Amino acid sequence: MNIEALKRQAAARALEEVRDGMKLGLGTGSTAKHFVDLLGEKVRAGLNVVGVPTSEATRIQAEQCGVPLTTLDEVDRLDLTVDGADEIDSALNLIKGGGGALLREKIVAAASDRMIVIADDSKWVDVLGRFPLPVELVPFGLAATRRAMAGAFAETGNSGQMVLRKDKDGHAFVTDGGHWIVDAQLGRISDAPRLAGLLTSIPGVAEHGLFIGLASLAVLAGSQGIRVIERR
Ligand SMILES: O=C(CO)[C@H](O)[C@H](O)COP(=O)(O)O
Repeated sequence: MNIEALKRQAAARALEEVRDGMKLGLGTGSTAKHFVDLLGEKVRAGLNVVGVPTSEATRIQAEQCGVPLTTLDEVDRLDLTVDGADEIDSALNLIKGGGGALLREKIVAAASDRMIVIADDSKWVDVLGRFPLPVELVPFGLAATRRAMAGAFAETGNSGQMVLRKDKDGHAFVTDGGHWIVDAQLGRISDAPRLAGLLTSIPGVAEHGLFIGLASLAVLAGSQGIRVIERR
């Protein structure tokens, strides 16, 4: 089975968790795109939900699919967020931000009672870090922020190159929030929860792609079928 079919299977399984009347966080990326597409089919068939998109790309897609949208200013809490991930470990800690939407994704996930992460099973890892860790930065003071990040890496026994993400024209990639992204090539991240805390405390870091303790369920689709893993 091809990888898009696996992503769609994971999205379809997550859709089974959606109930009428729910307020939903809508993730970003190619896997979340399948979820929004399938959700749109249900909405057109009469399901009553409202969504908060985690990126401009998802907002546009959801509008095209007919999914009614709201904002976190208009609703208090969300019932459920469904989103993809770049890596998932056995504690359901995640690396996210490969698509550059990590800041809004984390705000939405943190405002949700539950987060379900959907993926093909290639995203499942023993240790986070083979996928470069995205860190979203305020452009002002970039070099100082990078030095502080290097300090946080050293303090947690991590090291690696930091690469400013570029767009297809070779300019700095700009997020929906107007920030830049540095991808940190750490290989194997030691003590991800502590590193997450240290990165959060650096002025100039708008957000980082370590999602610790946010996902409550993972739906992984592979050639052997679907695995549903609950956070212990
Ligand atoms: O974090 C993300 C976007 O910021 C995505 O969820 C992550 O990159 C996974 O994307 P895909 O489903 O396309 O593999």
